[in-house]
Amino acid sequence: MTGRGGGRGGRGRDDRGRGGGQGAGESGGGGGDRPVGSGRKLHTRVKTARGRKTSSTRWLQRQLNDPYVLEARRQGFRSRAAFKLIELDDRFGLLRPGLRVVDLGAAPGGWTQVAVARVRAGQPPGGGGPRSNATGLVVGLDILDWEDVVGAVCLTLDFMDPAAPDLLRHHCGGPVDLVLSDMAAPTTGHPQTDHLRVMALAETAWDFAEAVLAPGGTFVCKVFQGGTEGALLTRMKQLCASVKHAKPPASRKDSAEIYVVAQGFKGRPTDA
Ligand SMILES: C[S@@+](CC[C@H](N)C(=O)[O-])C[C@H]1O[C@@H](n2cnc3c(N)ncnc32)[C@H](O)[C@@H]1O
Repeated sequence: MTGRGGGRGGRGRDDRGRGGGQGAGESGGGGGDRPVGSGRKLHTRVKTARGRKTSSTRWLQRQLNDPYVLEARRQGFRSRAAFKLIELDDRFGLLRPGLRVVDLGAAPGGWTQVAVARVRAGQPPGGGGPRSNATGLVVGLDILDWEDVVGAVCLTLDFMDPAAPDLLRHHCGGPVDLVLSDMAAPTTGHPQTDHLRVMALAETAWDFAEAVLAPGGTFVCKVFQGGTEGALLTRMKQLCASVKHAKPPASRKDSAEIYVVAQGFKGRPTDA
């Protein structure tokens, strides 16, 4: 396990604004002035190369023609996934300056970039009213080694490790307002197995959220089509004012992923 990153102090670079600004291109759009993919489309065909598998050629072709990939590069986001959080935030109002956020399954860091910019993590108090001045906190975690996002605390750790929740809580230093989980285990091609794996991650993420969320807090988690099920959904509905499922436009239509958004956390019954 490694714990790195800028934490609340940040590290020099000004990431203010809605975008990421840490990769190629400029930040500042956070979704841009126009919907992604509304511009002129030029289709790029990839010639099959010797030694390249058909599946790799298909993947490359899809990447080269995906407006979200192009826009992520233009705005300096590390992943097209950044737009899923932007779209969820624009619909559900998840992020604002001063909030404390945990981002599970954060690599390569697109969601972390969006969260840092929108909660103003690691930034000194700026101009504007007291709310827009506030400095937030973002703690991101992934099992993979990933490059620091300036302004965030970036951890490399298996979330399923029994030590992970306590370590995260230590870095948060208190209750958090928003727990995000975009965690996904590598797919096996066997739908039932993939579903079970993603649901195991979702259940563990929810257990963590129950323990750390402040009253009024929000939990956002990737699940698979069919949604959050059975006991987990019942528990969320008991403990949150509103539980909805959403598939943001940036989520590929052929992907089974959707997101559960549970808002208005009421606290655990024993807390009352
Ligand atoms: C779809 S990606 C996340 C993309 C990210 N939200 C972004 O915007 O760049 C899913 C991530 O979940 C991570 N993951 C899967 N299982 C995990 C675990 N047990 N602990 C921590 N991270 C995990 C994977 O390593 C992967 O980076």
